[in-house]
Parts: sequence; structure tokens; C-alpha cells
Amino acid sequence: MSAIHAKNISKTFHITEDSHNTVKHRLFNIFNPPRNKAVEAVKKMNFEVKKGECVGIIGRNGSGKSTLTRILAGVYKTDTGHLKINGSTLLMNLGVGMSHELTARENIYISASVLGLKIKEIDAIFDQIVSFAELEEFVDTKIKYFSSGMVARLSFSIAVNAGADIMFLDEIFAVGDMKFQEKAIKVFESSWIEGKTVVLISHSMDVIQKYCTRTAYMKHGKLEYFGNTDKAIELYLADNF
Ligand SMILES: Nc1ncnc2c1ncn2[C@@H]1O[C@H](COP(=O)(O)OP(=O)(O)OP(=O)(O)O)[C@@H](O)[C@H]1O
Repeated sequence: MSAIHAKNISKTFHITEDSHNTVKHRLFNIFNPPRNKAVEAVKKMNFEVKKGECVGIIGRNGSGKSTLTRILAGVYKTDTGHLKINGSTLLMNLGVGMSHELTARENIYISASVLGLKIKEIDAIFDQIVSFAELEEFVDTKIKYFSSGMVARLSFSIAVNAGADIMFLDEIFAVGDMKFQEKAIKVFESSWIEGKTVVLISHSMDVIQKYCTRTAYMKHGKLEYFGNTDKAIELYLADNF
């Protein structure tokens, strides 16, 4: 059974390149307006991720990994094609999906209810989430005052304890301090992972090789390859030298 089925999905950003940011510049460039530029962050692609699979996404900076993940997690709408997701999803990177104006407590309730948990169910795992994240002293602090590692710990802890079916983990092993990373790795290697579908984005080929059976290699927004992890890494490395 497939967890993710993507058919012809794509995303283009339209940005304005405005170098005339002073009054003088604007006056002198009145007949030379700011240019619009289209960035094809994700070019039309098709793929399928099976339930329970752990797949990787690799590629250079700006190749479209985060944009693709955000489409899959429902943060961005795809411009074209069709996307079918079977199960609850959770995107974990530096606090996407978290409200920075709200406290850790409020974010836990909101994120967990988005995952489909009832208030009583959240009450039951609340302390677990806070203690796993090691944020007992910051429960009622707005997360805008958190460090990026603390935000990542909180969302990882919600994901682990609330249990989304499909997890998008964007560079989770790169944030958080060493102690938390070890904890994250332990979770990853425990039974928690069984039956869950995981999409792992990482610049660490060791991490990708260790956990992913299949890997997508992206280049300039294009899905260059999706298959055997060793082959994907080989293609990526060959392109970097
Ligand atoms: N919100 C946005 N608005 C406009 N352009 C964007 C936006 N987000 C990403 N882009 C552009 O889309 C392209 C792909 O970016 P994306 O962040 O998906 O790459 P990435 O592979 O995740 O990079 P990195 O490895 O640096 O995280 C880049 O050219 C980027 O400038």
C-alpha cells in the first residue's frame, strides 16, 4: 500500500528582483522596473513511497528538497498534478508548523490535535512530550524565545509521542545538541520506526546510508533519480566533483 503517491507535482515560485531600493535608484530606473523571476523549485515529478518505507532525499543547496517536502506535508499546494497521502503527516524541521507567538504548551496541544488526537489523549501524553524534549522549565514560554535546537526538540518529541503515520524529518540530526541527537538516533533505531513511513532529508550521506532503503536525488528542482540508496549517493557524489 502506498503512503505517498505523487503524480506530476510541481512548484514554481514567482519572485521580484528589486535592486532599486533607494529613491535615487527608483528615479533613475523609472523605465527599468524590477524584474519578475520564476524559480522552478520542484519540476514535474512522479513517485511513490510505500507504507513503512524510510526514504531519503539528497541534493545540493537549493535543489528543491525542502520545497518538495513541504508540498508532501501539505504546507505548500502543488501547482500541477495530483498528490495522494494516506495517513497523518508531520513535518519536522526548524519549527515549521509551530506558532512562534504561542507557548510550548499551546503548541503541543495544537500540533497533537492536528495529528488527530483528542484533548484527553493529549493530556495523557503531555508530560511525556515535555520530558522527552527536556523542556520542563520552558513549558509556558513562547517558543519565539527558544533556540532553534529547542524548537526542533519540541517538534521531534511531539512527533515521537503523538505518532504521526508519515514523518518528514528535515535535517533532524543536524540540530539539537549531542545528547539530544543520541536520543533521536535511539528513537530512530527502536521499534518506534516500525510501520511508520519516514522521509529523511539530510546532507549527511552516513545518515542516509544507514536508514534509507531508497533515496531520491534532486538537482535543480528535478528528480534525477529515485531508487537504490547507494546508487543515489554515487550519482550525487559524482556530480559534486
Ligand atoms: N518561499 C520561497 N519563495 C521563493 N523562492 C523560494 C522559496 N523557497 C524556496 N525558494 C527557492 O526554491 C529553490 C529550492 O529551494 P529549497 O529550499 O527547496 O532547496 P533545498 O534543496 O531544500 O536547499 P537546502 O539544502 O539549502 O536546504 C531555491 O532556488 C530557493 O531560492
